[in-house]
Amino acid sequence: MAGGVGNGEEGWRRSGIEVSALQFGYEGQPPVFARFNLRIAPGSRCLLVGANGSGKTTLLKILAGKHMVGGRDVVRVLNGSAFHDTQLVCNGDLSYLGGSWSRTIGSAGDVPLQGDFSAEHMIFGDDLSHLLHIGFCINVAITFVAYPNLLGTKGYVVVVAITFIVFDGVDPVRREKLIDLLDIDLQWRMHKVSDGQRRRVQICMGLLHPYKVLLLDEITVDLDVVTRMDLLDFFKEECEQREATIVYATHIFDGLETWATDVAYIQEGELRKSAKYSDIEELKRCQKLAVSSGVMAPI
Ligand SMILES: Nc1ncnc2c1ncn2[C@@H]1O[C@H](COP(=O)(O)OP(=O)(O)OP(=O)(O)O)[C@@H](O)[C@H]1O
Repeated sequence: MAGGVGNGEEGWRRSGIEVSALQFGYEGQPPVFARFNLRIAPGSRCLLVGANGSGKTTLLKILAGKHMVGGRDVVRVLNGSAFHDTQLVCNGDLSYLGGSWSRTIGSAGDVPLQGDFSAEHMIFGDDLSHLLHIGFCINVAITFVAYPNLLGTKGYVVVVAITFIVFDGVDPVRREKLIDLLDIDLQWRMHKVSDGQRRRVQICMGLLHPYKVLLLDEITVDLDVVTRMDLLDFFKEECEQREATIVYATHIFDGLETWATDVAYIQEGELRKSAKYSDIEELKRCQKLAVSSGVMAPI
């Protein structure tokens, strides 16, 4: 799936996804992938399709660095090794959103999220960072009142924005946009919300950092139609504006007719077909295969 949005071979290597001769199997099980190859160009929105058990989740987890495979060159993401270069995940460049309600916490890995937390706590973090934000804003406000000409209005806004970002690494404008987009009530208690509401908080947390590669495993399945479409629009905007790359495994194709740029069809651990949405003939062949094997409705 080479090609894509404004990328030469060099740019592609820097920010795309490349899987070369991947071999992987779960302990004591036959291999899921025997010699699997895949290339996804930066800026792509790639649909990953295939029957139950074909290896989609396994592949996304491998791309997310959750399984160790071969050497450093087997799975390259953003010019790094997905498994070995842990900073890819830690700095938010590589984000994986899967089925389980968990949070990746440094070297502790995926920690299940349970207990009586508020949505606000999940999204904003602990009270201390909240208090630091408030304290800093009061300080800046006092400075602004005492020395109104020191920074000017624009300078004031810039300082507040930068400080928010430096304090917890999250852009407050992006966070507000996501809370609004996903229609999240910050007072929700996470042990008392519906599956769809819990999923919205999970998605919000996973998108707080402006990822470069986003791996989505059936995450829109619990969402109502309006939220799902809003989210798909948001993803499209992110790919077009920032050249982010999205790989989205799903069995639900409603509304994806014009969304995807690429489709990759996996069958029994092999890439049977891949096509660009602009390559109509190849795409039709790819879809035909997926439709004929019952994993995909005609799109
Ligand atoms: N933790 C595990 N241990 C052992 N085998 C596993 C494990 N997870 C998945 N498998 C096996 O690996 C194969 C691929 O599973 P995977 O979950 O990647 O498929 P999938 O395409 O995501 O399926 P679905 O569409 O149902 O989500 C299956 O045969 C499955 O039984």
